Amino acid sequence: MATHTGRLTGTNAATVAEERPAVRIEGLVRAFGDRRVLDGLDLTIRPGEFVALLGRSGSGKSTLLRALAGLDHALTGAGELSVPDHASVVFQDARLLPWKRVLGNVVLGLDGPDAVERGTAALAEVGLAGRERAWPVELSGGEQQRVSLARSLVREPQLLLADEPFGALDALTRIRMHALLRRLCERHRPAVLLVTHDVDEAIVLADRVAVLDEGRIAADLTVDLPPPRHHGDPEYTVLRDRLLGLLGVDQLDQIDQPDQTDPDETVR
Ligand SMILES: Nc1ncnc2c1ncn2[C@@H]1O[C@H](COP(=O)(O)OP(=O)(O)OP(=O)(O)O)[C@@H](O)[C@H]1O
Repeated sequence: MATHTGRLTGTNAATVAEERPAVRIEGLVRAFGDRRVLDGLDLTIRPGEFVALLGRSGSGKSTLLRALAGLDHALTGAGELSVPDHASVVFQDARLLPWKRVLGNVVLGLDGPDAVERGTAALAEVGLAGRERAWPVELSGGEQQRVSLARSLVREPQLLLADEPFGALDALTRIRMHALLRRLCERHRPAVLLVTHDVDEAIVLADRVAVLDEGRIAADLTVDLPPPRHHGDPEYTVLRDRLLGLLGVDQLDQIDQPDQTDPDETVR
């Protein structure tokens, strides 16, 4: 098989996007010095498919996302990378321009006479109708992240890349944001790659959960659970335990737990 060097290929024609995967990665290598963080990684995401990416800290999740977003300007390793022309990125921090009002942030760089109308509609979609003229500093963390989602979705991306977008939010806000993201994705149908540390977030949101380990996708599991997905469902628990196992959490548990076969160690 021929390999290309960090090649980015556009697939902007809608008809082509229907037939081809939205994202295709083959044999991707990214090294920092001697260390191959991505080591022959393969991954495919279909149009409209939601893939969550789990992996231990330092396994290369953000490195992969940056490569897909075109933010890795030093990407020179082997491999093939094909992404749509219209991709959008959401980070853990909303990265709003503090000197621009909320609507100004959403429509920044948008062309066309209807930009303000589209931006206003996008803000309404994320539950921020009426806050167009607020300054970013006047918004809560969750509200700022809603603006960041509106800024992405108003561009109707074929691919939405999200790097722990809810990692800095409190648990209740995160649950609300999960519901919002699901609604938005059902409506706009971008392909999604969500990097997260949160196994539950991955199961609740994704069609597939991929686990990155040793520079490759070590597991790629389809989440075939009907909504609402919740802990009470035995299949949910099975999948959760399996993912935690792949992330090495079961091994940690064994270290933390006393050895029940040793009477001296047994907790009474
Ligand atoms: N620009 C860089 N220069 C050198 N090493 C880097 C660079 N960027 C990332 N790395 C290294 O690559 C490895 C993977 O980093 P990356 O941020 O992709 O991991 P991650 O899976 O996203 O981690 P976390 O879950 O902790 O955010 C780490 O060991 C990191 O130190």
